[in-house]
Amino acid sequence: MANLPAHASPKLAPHPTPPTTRPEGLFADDASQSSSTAAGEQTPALPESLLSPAFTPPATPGGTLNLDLNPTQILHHNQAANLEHPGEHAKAPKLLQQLPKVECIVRARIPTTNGAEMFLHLYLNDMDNKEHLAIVFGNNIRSRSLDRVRPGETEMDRMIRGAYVGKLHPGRVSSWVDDAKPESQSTSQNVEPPLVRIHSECYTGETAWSARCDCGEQLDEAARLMSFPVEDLASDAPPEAQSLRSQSAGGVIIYLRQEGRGIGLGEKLKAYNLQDLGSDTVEANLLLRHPADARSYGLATAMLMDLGCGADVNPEGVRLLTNNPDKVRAIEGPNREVLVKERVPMVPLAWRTGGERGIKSSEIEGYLRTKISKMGHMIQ
Ligand SMILES: Nc1nc2c(ncn2[C@@H]2O[C@H](COP(=O)(O)OP(=O)(O)OP(=O)(O)O)[C@@H](O)[C@H]2O)c(=O)[nH]1
Repeated sequence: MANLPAHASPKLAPHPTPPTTRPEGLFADDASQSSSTAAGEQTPALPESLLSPAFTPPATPGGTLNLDLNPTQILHHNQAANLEHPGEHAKAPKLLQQLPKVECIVRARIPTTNGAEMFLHLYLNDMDNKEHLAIVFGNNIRSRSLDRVRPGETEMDRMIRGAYVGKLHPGRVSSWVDDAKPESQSTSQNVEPPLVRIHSECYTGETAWSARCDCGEQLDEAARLMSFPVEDLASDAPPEAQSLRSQSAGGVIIYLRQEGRGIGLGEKLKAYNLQDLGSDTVEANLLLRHPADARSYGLATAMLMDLGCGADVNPEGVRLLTNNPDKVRAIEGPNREVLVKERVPMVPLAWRTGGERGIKSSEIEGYLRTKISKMGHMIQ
């Protein structure tokens, strides 16, 4: 016990680090983007180019509708405005001219309920105060910012923040050498380009069992495709999964905290009420004076680069699991920092199984119909 570092002492309380606080020194080299607050704290200023439409929701607590007009009039009004100013409510995500800075501050192994293991990576960035995540399957994908040596840190510090190779076990002392299993690192020869999914947060679909959308199903399916080699796939696995080789390079789900296509949960719930009043998903957003899609993907591009999936070290590119054509271009970044070699479609389970499995609801049919007819999704 005498050799343990001070922070291993049970007498010491854990560091009081609120989850969204950036560690001291993070992005410190970016003095040009910082501004001082009255309290003297350094707060990175947001360059104009990084502002996504998600930063400008209407600040009208209690309702955003113009109550002088009824919803149908507002919809017509918005549609007319759209024609006058094309692009104002465009569904296409805003392409950032400059990528945000990201840093992975902690990673941990998560054994999952289906038997596969993944590594959850938590990121901070200089664009918002949210904890965006990367869910990494396989041993070949590592975060460069996590692995970087921090001044003054001990081996225990490194292992606690997840910057180790191999596996942790009681008594391990080196973050660099897994003495229990020296050759545990898998080779990366003959591997397919990694599967990537850029997933936007959906509390209702992923946690609250909502059958209005297929977000929960898509998250599960992405994890399943990245977890197992093709030999272990179920007999009803979709054709696209059959092309995955057992030498899979693993995969990454970038989990972005842009709930409700970037408008936030509260506004999405209002949109649900408008949908029950007869609007489709796009119309409901417009009625609430939001863009049809308020997301941006610069953070995802930056996180993929940090994970070694960028064109600088991975000229083979990635295979992107999506039906959304706008995402492909957006993920590639302003200067094609990430190459999308292939788009892998995500066909709803109900369509693949003739309705035997998957989501059954009248709402999901309208949701998918609107995605195809108004948002250009290619569900095939
Ligand atoms: N505003 C709004 N957002 C929704 C609604 N239903 C789901 N979402 C959000 O939509 C996001 C998922 O995006 P989708 O448009 O379903 O799919 P996508 O990410 O564009 O495309 P895929 O990669 O093919 O899944 C999540 O953030 C959900 O919270 C809705 O009715 N209104």
